[in-house]
Order: sequence, then structure tokens, then C-alpha cells
Amino acid sequence: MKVIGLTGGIASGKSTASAIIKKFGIPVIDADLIAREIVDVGQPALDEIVGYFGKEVLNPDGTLNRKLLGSIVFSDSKKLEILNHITHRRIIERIENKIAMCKERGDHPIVFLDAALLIEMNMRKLVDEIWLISVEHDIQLKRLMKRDGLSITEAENRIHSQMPLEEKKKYADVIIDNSKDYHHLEKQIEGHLMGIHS
Ligand SMILES: CC(C)(COP(=O)(O)OP(=O)(O)OC[C@H]1O[C@@H](n2cnc3c(N)ncnc32)[C@H](O)[C@@H]1O)[C@@H](O)C(=O)NCCC(=O)NCCS
Ligand SMILES: Nc1ncnc2c1ncn2[C@@H]1O[C@H](COP(=O)(O)OP(=O)(O)OP(=O)(O)O)[C@@H](O)[C@H]1O
Repeated sequence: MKVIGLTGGIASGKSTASAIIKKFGIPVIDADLIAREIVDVGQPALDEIVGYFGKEVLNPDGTLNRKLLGSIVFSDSKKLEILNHITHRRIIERIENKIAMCKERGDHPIVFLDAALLIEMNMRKLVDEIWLISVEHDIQLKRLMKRDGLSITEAENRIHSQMPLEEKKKYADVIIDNSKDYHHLEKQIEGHLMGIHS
């Protein structure tokens, strides 16, 4: 089984690309979804987050107030480092388990791993190749501001909390440009998927 890492900056279009890939019946492991599971109520990572950031980061029902925690960590790199320290090893462990389960089942020749921080989190060793979703900075900024209702400063902070795109390109086997419309993205992905099968 081949594991393909799908990466790119925040709001570059990884989820949009994943949805296209899934239409071909190819499974996609979603790192953002796993990152949510490990901070569910009762999980040790949530207790550690509350231990450091305080009860203020919880909603009245005890779940994590993601919007609030995001506004704290993406404007303070030291605090982001602490959140990463609490969450990343647990996310990696779950991803490793999921990949192992897919390999054991053996019912799919290809599995994708959608992870914005694939390179930053040293997960390159988990994948056989890397596909990078690339997007022009101004378009990324506009899409991020619109999708998440962020100010320009908040959006820039989030983009800059990740490895610059030009740096990520050095690790990519395939670069997909998502600066144009949806159809343009879809055509490129289809082309690369056909390339694997042939
Ligand atoms: C800070 C949190 C609570 C904000 O939650 P929110 O629901 O607003 O965003 P969500 O989790 O959907 O992430 C959206 C995007 O933000 C970017 N992002 C998330 N975490 C990080 C991080 N630690 N560093 C840089 N960028 C990040 C990614 O591009 C991600 O796709 C949340 O992102 C979090 O817990 N992050 C730490 C875990 C992590 O690193 N997740 C990413 C795994 S690839
Ligand atoms: N080609 C496109 N044309 C127009 N809008 C797009 C295109 N691709 C993605 N978008 C929009 O841009 C936003 C970001 O895309 P998406 O959510 O897929 O990014 P992502 O890389 O998964 O983000 P994150 O890193 O936050 O998980 C979404 O609102 C999406 O609908």
C-alpha cells in the first residue's frame, strides 16, 4: 500500500482536494480530525491544555473553546509551541495507528494523509511521497479571512505560524496549484491520480 501525504499551508485547499480524492474511492486520513479527537472531553491532552492555559479555554459544556485557544496561540509563538508539545506526539501516534490499520486491512492500494503540518511535525517518514497544494499568498489570505472570519492580521499570523510555502516546495514530489478555480484544481488532481495508476 502506498501512502501519499497531502500538505500545504492553511486554507491552501487540502480539504477541497481531499474531497476530490475521496470521489475516486481513495481513503483520506484527516490530521485535523485526529487533532480534534485527542482533545475530546476526558482525553489527557485536554486536561494538560487546561492545566497550562486555564479553565478559560473551555466552553460552558466542558469542550475546548477552539476559537479562543486559536486566538491565543496564533498570536504568541511560545504558547503555540506549548500547545504543539501537548498535542503533536498524540496526533502522530494516532496517525501511525491508522496507517497500520489500513495496511493490515490491505483493501486499498493508495491512502492519502491530509496534514497541514506534515513536514513541520516530521511525518515525512510515514509517507511514500508528498503532494503539495500551492496557492498564491494573496489568494490564500483572502480565502482564509473569508472562511474563518479573520482580520488580515489574524490571518497573516496563522499563515506565518507555518513553514513558508517556498520551503515546503523542497520536500514535494508533486506540486498542485490552487490559485485558480475549482475545476483547475480537480483536473490537476485527476491527472496525477491517473499517473499513479498507469
Ligand atoms: C489551535 C486550535 C485549537 C484552533 O482550532 P480551529 O478549530 O480554529 O482550527 P483547526 O484545528 O480546524 O485547524 C485549521 C488549520 O489551522 C492550521 N493549524 C492548526 N494547528 C496548527 C499549529 N499548531 N501550527 C500551525 N498551524 C496550525 C492548519 O492549517 C489547520 O488545518 C487547533 O488548531 C489545535 O488544537 N492545533 C494544535 C494541533 C495541531 O497542530 N493540529 C494540526 C495537525 S496537522
Ligand atoms: N480553487 C478554489 N477556488 C475558490 N475557493 C476555493 C478553492 N479551493 C478552496 N477554496 C476555498 O478556500 C477555503 C480554504 O480551502 P480548504 O478548507 O480546502 O483549505 P485547507 O487547506 O483544507 O485549510 P486548513 O489548513 O485550514 O485545513 C475554503 O473556503 C474553500 O472552499
